[in-house]
Amino acid sequence: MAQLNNLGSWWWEAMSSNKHELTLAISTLILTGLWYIWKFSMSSNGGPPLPPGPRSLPIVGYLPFLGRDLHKQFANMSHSYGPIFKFHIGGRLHVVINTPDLAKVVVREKDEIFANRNPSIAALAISYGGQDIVWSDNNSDWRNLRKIFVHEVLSNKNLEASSCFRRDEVRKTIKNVFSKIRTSINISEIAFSTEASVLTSMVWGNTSAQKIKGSNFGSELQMISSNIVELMGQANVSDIFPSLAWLDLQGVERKVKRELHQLDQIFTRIIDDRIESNSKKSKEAVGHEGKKDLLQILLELMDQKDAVSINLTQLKALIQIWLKKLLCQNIMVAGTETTTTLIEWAMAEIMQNHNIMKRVQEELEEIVGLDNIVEESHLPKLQYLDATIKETFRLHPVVPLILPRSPSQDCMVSGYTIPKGCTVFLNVWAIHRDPRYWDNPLEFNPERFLANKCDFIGSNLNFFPFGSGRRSCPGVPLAEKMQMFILASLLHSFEWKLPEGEVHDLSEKFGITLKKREPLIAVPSPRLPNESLYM
Ligand code: HEM
Repeated sequence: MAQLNNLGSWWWEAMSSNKHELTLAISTLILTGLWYIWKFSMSSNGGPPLPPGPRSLPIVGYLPFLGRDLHKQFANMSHSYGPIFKFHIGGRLHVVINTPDLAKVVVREKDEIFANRNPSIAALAISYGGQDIVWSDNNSDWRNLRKIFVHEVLSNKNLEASSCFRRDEVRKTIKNVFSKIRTSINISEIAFSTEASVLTSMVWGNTSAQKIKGSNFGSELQMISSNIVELMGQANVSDIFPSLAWLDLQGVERKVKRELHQLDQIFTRIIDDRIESNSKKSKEAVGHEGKKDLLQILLELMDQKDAVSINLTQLKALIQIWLKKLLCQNIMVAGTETTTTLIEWAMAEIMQNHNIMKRVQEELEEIVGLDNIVEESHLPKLQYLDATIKETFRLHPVVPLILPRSPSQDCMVSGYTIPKGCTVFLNVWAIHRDPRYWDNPLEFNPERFLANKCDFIGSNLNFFPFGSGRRSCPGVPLAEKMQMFILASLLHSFEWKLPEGEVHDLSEKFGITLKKREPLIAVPSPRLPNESLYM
């Protein structure tokens, strides 16, 4: 998906801005095109066919026909070509799957085969050559990283022990909103800074997090994160015609590396500081409080393995590599952009539907009370809010085409050949709006999730906003807590209105994440009778 966004105009823009390289680029393209034509004519002899799909032009394939909103276009194409179809871009084969039954084949029955990603050039650049959890192939490094992430960083014990970080940050946000009462507030900005502060504390511990926050960290990180996500969603000629990648015609790779360098500088500063400020001290703190930040977890793992045989410089280098691999996208970028996007959509839908707002607030009054503040212990009892969040995920899946999967060998789906190395998209946006699986699918109706207890791990493939199978999102337990906690606190403490003269707008902006096209700006007024509850 990353390489397919906004395809309509990019090609000519890229060419006209780089005239010197145009001749070279076109000759390389023609040769590549001829090679692919030859390759496909050889491979189409015998064996089950490829899935159906539209006719393509020579060399560029289906590229000139792809529009801006690929999730919608793919849903429409499935009406003509069926639940599984293919198209070519340049010489590359893409397959799109649009029904739960076929998604099940990919993420359950053939999960092991479909566990590679096929990262774009931008994704490769941000993940140190595809070495992080998100973009790595299904190999032993990926398994190790994912194991640390799931069993250590996001273990029940660690999540439980870090609840104080979440409470502190959510309280600070409520206080901050209270200080701006009756003024216009950008919902995405407050959600982002809360989420980023929680993740920072979980990763670096409270002490380092305090230092970083003092240095404008939140806004710096939000800027870098959204630049990265934007660049990853941008169409890149280098992805479509790999033989042109060395020219980096649009400069996408260069720009991603620039962002990565900035992230690197921030992380290097903090990691150096933490390692040198005596790891022993934090070990004692761990003993007292039972909570570990990511650095502590890694230091202990190193201790158990090979720390005996390495010196401080080597230890530092090792930890830097691990931290950066884990951090760059996997915690800070993957964790912040996604949760923030969901919170913004949920607030927009709730504000547009007065009855839903009323029911959410009645539930909060009953479970929390107006003379109290929301605590994490209240969250499991907020069933209507939970249903509202699920309904938001259904209509506005944050990652509309999941992340691309790629088979590690030729295989069959629904009687069609899916060749090794092609890119497979699961159109969760289309499945979540398909009238065959959902009554009145375009209506925002949380009630449907009160009756139908869908979970977030994709047990039922009519609803899988976090993916499913071995590459599914490992951040679910943290995302669930954070999105509930932030939304419950904002809706319990304040009434929300649009600024005077503004109208509700739910238009989408397609990319690797499906954002609101226009940011949600809202005006809060206090709901709680006792002002001290805001302090
Ligand atoms: C609203 C919140 C979130 C949504 C909608 C979301 C969605 C997704 C999706 C769709 C995938 C791909 C799944 C697949 O291929 O089957 C994914 C992967 C991933 N997510 Fe999330 N995510 C969210 C929050 C988080 C958080 C909070 C973290 C970390 C703290 C996180 C870390 C990751 C990582 C590391 C992967 C890659 C997993 C792998 O490839 O093995 N996500 N996420």
